[in-house]
Amino acid sequence: MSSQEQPGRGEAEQRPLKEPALTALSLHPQDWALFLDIDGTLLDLAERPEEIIVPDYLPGTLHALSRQLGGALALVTGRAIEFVDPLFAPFRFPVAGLHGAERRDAGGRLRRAHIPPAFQEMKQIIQRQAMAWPGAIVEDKGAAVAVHFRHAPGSEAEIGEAMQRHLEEAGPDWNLQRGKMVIEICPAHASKGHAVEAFLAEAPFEGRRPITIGDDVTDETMFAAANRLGGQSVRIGEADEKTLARASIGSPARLRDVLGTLVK
Ligand SMILES: O=P(O)(O)OC[C@H]1O[C@H](O[C@H]2O[C@H](CO)[C@@H](O)[C@H](O)[C@H]2O)[C@H](O)[C@@H](O)[C@@H]1O
Repeated sequence: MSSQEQPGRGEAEQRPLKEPALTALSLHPQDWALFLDIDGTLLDLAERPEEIIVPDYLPGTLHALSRQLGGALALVTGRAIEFVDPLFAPFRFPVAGLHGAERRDAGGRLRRAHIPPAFQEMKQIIQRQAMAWPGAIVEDKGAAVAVHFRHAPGSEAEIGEAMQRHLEEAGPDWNLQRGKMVIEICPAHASKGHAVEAFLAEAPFEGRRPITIGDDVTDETMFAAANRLGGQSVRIGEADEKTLARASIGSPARLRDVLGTLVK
């Protein structure tokens, strides 16, 4: 899950890497907190969830940036926290996983989501159902379960209907969350926006303005939080009138280049 890709090579090397949304952070790092989504934002999307590639330099870049920000850098992701840590080893960052349903703060305190027995049973049923959806991938994330249809596009509607039925049986504590070629059931009480607010209530994030960077519908709640709190919201990809993000950066590679230039 790592590669030898070098930062600052190619197109980005020939152009100054000035991104208005992040200029303020480089000038006054003590005023800002950085919240980063992972898939499609820090990392390029891959064909399968386990095939993502982490460029070798990236953990070090994030660690250096975190130090500049006095530790006020957190990862906010749909992944489970236990999946995230090995990606950025040897560093461990504050992280919100499962779209905010679990969170490890800057002091290392972990709040996990409860997994009721009925949810365990539901995940097993979904695993069995998926045999009827060739190419679909079921990702068991503990207190959430995702069905990826990137390689089963013809089964999208059927998967969606099955997940909707499971949601209705599971009750109001659960939510149906759509993402890029994926649909999942996760705890209803959580959102990435709430996770950002929870970090901002604690040291070393407290008193800073948030910069939230993401690429997907689940990132919209943290864009809304950043906008409300006088921060910056940045969407990776093409500008899109449906997003609440007020700025955009073209691709994960471009974002990695920009983050690299912010490290002093
Ligand atoms: O909040 P994120 O960090 O962006 O995580 C969102 C989901 O990312 C993963 O799925 C997505 O990325 C895969 C690998 O690039 C891709 O194959 C898939 O189609 C995407 O939906 C992850 O597997 C999910 O658990 C996350 O919720």
